[in-house]
Amino acid sequence: MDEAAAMTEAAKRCGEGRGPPKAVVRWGRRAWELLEAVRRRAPLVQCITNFVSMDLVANALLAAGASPAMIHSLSEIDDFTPRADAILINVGTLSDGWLPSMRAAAAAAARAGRPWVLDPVAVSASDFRLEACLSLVGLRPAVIRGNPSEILGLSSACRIRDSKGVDSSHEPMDAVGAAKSLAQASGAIVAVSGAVDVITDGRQVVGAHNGVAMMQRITATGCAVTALIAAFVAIDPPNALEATACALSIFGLAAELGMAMAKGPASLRMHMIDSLHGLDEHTVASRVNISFIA
Ligand SMILES: Nc1ncnc2c1ncn2[C@@H]1O[C@H](COP(=O)(O)OP(=O)(O)O)[C@@H](O)[C@H]1O
Ligand SMILES: Cc1ncsc1CCOP(=O)(O)O
Ligand SMILES: [Mg+2]
Repeated sequence: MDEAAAMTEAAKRCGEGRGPPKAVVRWGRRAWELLEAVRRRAPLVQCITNFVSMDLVANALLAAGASPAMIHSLSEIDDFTPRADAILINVGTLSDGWLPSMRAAAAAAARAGRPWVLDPVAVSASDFRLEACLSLVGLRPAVIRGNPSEILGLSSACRIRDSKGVDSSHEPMDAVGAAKSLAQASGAIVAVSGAVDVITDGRQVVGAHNGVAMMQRITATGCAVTALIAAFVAIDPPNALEATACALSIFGLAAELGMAMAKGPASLRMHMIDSLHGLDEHTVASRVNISFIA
């Protein structure tokens, strides 16, 4: 659905009185405004993230124009976290030693009025991981982004049996209800990634339609897009729903452009970073594909 159709759809829904009026968002223009601001302001994003993802997370943030810092020591949280513009907490390679830092960073972010985002990687893998993620949700992330199985597990606060490690065994539309409940309970914007990313504040539901399936064959693409969400939310914290949807679409658009040059997942990883770095206003404004779903 192109932008004009999306706006017509949103306006029609308002006219039909289906729920409270939804903002009519010019998504392509909004996405460009946010990306341009990230390039101009270079938000400092503290990344407490897993070992697997550190390279792609840092390089995706740099390609978008943000400034990553992989600082996770408990001894540095009080000095550093208040200086960050946003904080990423990703539990991919969680261990006893890292959890105090994560909790301290989330609390320091709240005290400093900085947005922080949570990536609950493989939340159903263990009771330890589930309990850690639930305690982090209690520290009020601005955004939670996970794959459908992760959001289903976190929202239900129980380990879903058919979860498969870090990969999802469900589709985004399986997790829309769970995402809305989690958003209502936590106060966070919740994003469920997949073929169509679903983003909700617990009331409105937005779909981000950009991306290519091969992104799932590259490890840490989910981690990287959660970091990009942090950078975009740092630009406009009060409008975290829009910032989250735009970050997801921009990342997916970079992969669409990269796919045209790639021969497989390794070269897609390279080309999507280059494409993210080179995005221009016309491409973003014309190809970002976001719409209200409900
Ligand atoms: N089938 C798909 N088509 C297009 N984009 C996809 C698809 N699956 C995942 N993505 C994109 O790949 C990235 C990683 O998503 P996902 O694999 O769901 O997360 P995770 O890596 O945390 O499991 C996201 O930006 C998402 O939008
Ligand atoms: C494979 C793996 N194991 C622990 S973290 C990680 C990377 C997960 O990255 P993503 O959630 O983006 O696929
Ligand atoms: Mg993930």
